Formats: sequence, structure tokens, C-alpha cells
Amino acid sequence: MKVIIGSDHGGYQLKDALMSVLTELGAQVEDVGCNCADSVDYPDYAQPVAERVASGEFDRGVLICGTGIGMSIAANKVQGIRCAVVSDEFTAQMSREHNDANVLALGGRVVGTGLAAKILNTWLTTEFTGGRHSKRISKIDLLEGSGEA
Ligand SMILES: O=C(CO)[C@H](O)[C@H](O)[C@H](O)COP(=O)(O)O
Repeated sequence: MKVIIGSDHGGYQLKDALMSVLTELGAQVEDVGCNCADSVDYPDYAQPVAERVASGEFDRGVLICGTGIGMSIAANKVQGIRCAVVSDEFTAQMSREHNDANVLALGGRVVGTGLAAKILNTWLTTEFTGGRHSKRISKIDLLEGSGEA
């Protein structure tokens, strides 16, 4: 699986910590930064991650800011992106099974490293259920003008 990951200054430490999870899962990872505590703007990292997932270049994206909220708002502006902010394992599982989320947003100031690793593991290894959920995803596609009625 090809995964692209990015963060702002509120998430770069958690991003670094999660690299081992991605490596253990055998993911092919590209890190678009940032890589230090200097203040940056989260949309500058959400945009390349979201666009490169939406284009099909990467299978999944992971975005980390202080809360995950800013990253998710920005990523969800890109057509074809279903970004879920997750702080627990159950919603990580549901965001894949029901919502087919293709980008995961985490809060570096919200979840600790251990929980974040479990969330990421669950999120990357859970498949979309399809069925009744596919119809709902199609309706989301219509909302953003990319689907067919
Ligand atoms: O966008 C966010 C909140 O929705 C992110 O958590 C940012 O990381 C946060 O806003 C950055 O805050 P800072 O005070 O500039 O460090």
C-alpha cells in the first residue's frame, strides 16, 4: 500500500512516531513534512496529500495537526477525498467500513503515541464493507459534483 503523510508543527512529532507503524505494515511511505517545531500552515500540507490521494498516486493519506480538525477541513475540499478525524479505534474502523475514508486526520495534541499507533493500524487494515454504504458514498460524490445520479 502506498501512503502519503504530512503534518504541521502540531503534529510532526506524532508523525515521526508513526513511521514505525507504517514500516511494520509494509507500507511504501512518502513524507511531505513538516519536520520541525517551526510554525507552518496546515493547508500547505493537507493540499498535496489530498491531491495525490485523489489523483490515485497514493492509496491512502495521513494528516496530523494539533487537533486533526484543520487538516480534515482542508483535505475534504479536494474532490474525491473522504477525510475522517479519528481519536479512537472504533471510529477508525467505522471510517473505513462505512465511509471508505481515504485520508485519516489525527490530532497530535489529542491522542498519545500508543493510541495513535492502534488507530493507524486499524485504519490501514480495515476494508470498506460496500453494500448499502456504497450508495451513500455515491450520494456524497453527487454533493461534490463528481458522481452520476
Ligand atoms: O487546525 C488546527 C486546529 O483545527 C490545528 O490543530 C493546528 O495545528 C493549530 O491550529 C495550530 O495552532 P498554533 O497555535 O498555531 O500552534
